[in-house]
Amino acid sequence: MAIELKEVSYTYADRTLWKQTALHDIDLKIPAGSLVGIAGTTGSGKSTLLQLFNGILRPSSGSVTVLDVTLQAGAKPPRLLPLRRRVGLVFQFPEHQMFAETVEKDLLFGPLNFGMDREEAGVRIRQAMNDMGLPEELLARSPFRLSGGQMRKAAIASVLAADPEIVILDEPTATLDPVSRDELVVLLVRLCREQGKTVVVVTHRMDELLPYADQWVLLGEGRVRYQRDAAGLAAEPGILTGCGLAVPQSLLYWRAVAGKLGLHGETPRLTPESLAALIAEKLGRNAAEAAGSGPDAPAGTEAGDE
Ligand SMILES: Nc1ncnc2c1ncn2[C@@H]1O[C@H](COP(=O)(O)OP(=O)(O)OP(=O)(O)O)[C@@H](O)[C@H]1O
Repeated sequence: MAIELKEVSYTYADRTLWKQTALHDIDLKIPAGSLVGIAGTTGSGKSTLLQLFNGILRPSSGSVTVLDVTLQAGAKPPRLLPLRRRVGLVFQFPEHQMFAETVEKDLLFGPLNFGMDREEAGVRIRQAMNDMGLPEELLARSPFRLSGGQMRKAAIASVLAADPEIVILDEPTATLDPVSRDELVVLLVRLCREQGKTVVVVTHRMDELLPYADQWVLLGEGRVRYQRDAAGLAAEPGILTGCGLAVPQSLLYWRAVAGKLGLHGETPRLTPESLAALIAEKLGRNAAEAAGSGPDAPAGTEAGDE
């Protein structure tokens, strides 16, 4: 497992006696090399959960194991720097992440801090800028003079530059234009499928990731309410509405087509192309069957026999 939580609760406490338990009794396993989406209504605990995954927060009770490091409530914490190198977290608000005078210094900070030499770090930050579709000229600019979308892309690039094994992103497509959103999803799928990284994404836009995510973790009021793949969500869309979430359009289309064609047990086709291909295939087959030459046609009937 890349990430495993056992009976984890997390309570925020400040100097007044005010306390807020954001997560309750979480049991969760995220397999290495998987692409996992996390969804839930506002305040359900998504960002808190992500911060437990790289040790920014430590559990108030229970244990969090990430790769080979365990954070146990009440126990002496292990050294976290090696874990931070292996687990990259892109924050919900990029302005909380960027801090240096220039984009270049910001992007170099992680790789150099984690022990990469300057030359390799220079190559990696340029590769990460390129992966995020950002021109190199922006390296000289202050991160706070970038547009909202550019700043978010730079924040993602700064995490990718350190080449983490686990990439965690909190609402990464917010403030991106539609083309950049699609490009980012393609990049995340590539990181997972081609480079074997574990990718965990909190998103309000389930449709973007639905065709690619291996699992969805649905949070409600600080608890894991359900963990399902797309087929599980297609079979029981009511669990989404029960968690206060809209049923993604692609699932609605799939259910409508599957209902008409009697395909409820099949793997959902969640991209327009795969759904169109399936409809074309079924229509072709049905047309052939109607003409009497389909695979189930009774013996002796030929196309055109009436
Ligand atoms: N620093 C903090 N101090 C106290 N309470 C906090 C703090 N951060 C979050 N909370 C509380 O913890 C709960 C979960 O918050 P969290 O930000 O994890 O939810 P979320 O699902 O990410 O929400 P959103 O979708 O709005 O980002 C909320 O009730 C929130 O008010």
